Amino acid sequence: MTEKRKDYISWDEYFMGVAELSAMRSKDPSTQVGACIVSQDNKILSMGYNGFPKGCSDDEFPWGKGCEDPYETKYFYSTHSELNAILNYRGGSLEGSKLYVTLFPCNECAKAIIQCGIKMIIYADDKYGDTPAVRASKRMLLSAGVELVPYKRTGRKLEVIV
Ligand SMILES: Nc1ccn([C@H]2C[C@H](O)[C@@H](COP(=O)(O)O)O2)c(=O)n1
Ligand SMILES: [Zn+2]
Repeated sequence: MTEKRKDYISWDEYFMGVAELSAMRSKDPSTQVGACIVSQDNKILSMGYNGFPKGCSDDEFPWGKGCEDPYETKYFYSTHSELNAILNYRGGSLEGSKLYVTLFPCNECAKAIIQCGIKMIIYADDKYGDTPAVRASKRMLLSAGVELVPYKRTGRKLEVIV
């Protein structure tokens, strides 16, 4: 009997891979973030990446971060990948779902994550973990009973030729 392939990717590699691929759509020159929301039975429900809202041109709004005037920085305009993934969802409810994200969510996204019923966050990076925004995020998420799981990279290189 012919046996099944053995080197297929795991569920975690699959969903984090989709989040990484989504991040590649971001136009942010410094940090690209991707998110993938998955049901309890491992169906992909939604995806997102950081960028400006519909109608706000990638070529006209500012991508800078160092400018003294916040009006001229990206922070006032970019929607985070996690919020985009939540807002992109066209089904009924996200209650009980899992979020795969390439960077730990901020406090604003944490509020949306809690309120839409996501119960587990699998995150690949936490480079802003010491900032008040991420500390506040963790405070809220833990208080709301959301499970926080650091993603363990397997080191497998996934190559896609498009
Ligand atoms: N969990 C996160 C954290 C950040 N983002 C977005 C917001 C910005 O577009 C960018 C961060 O830029 P930086 O301050 O590193 O230049 O990443 C996100 O979507 N999700
Ligand atoms: Zn955020």
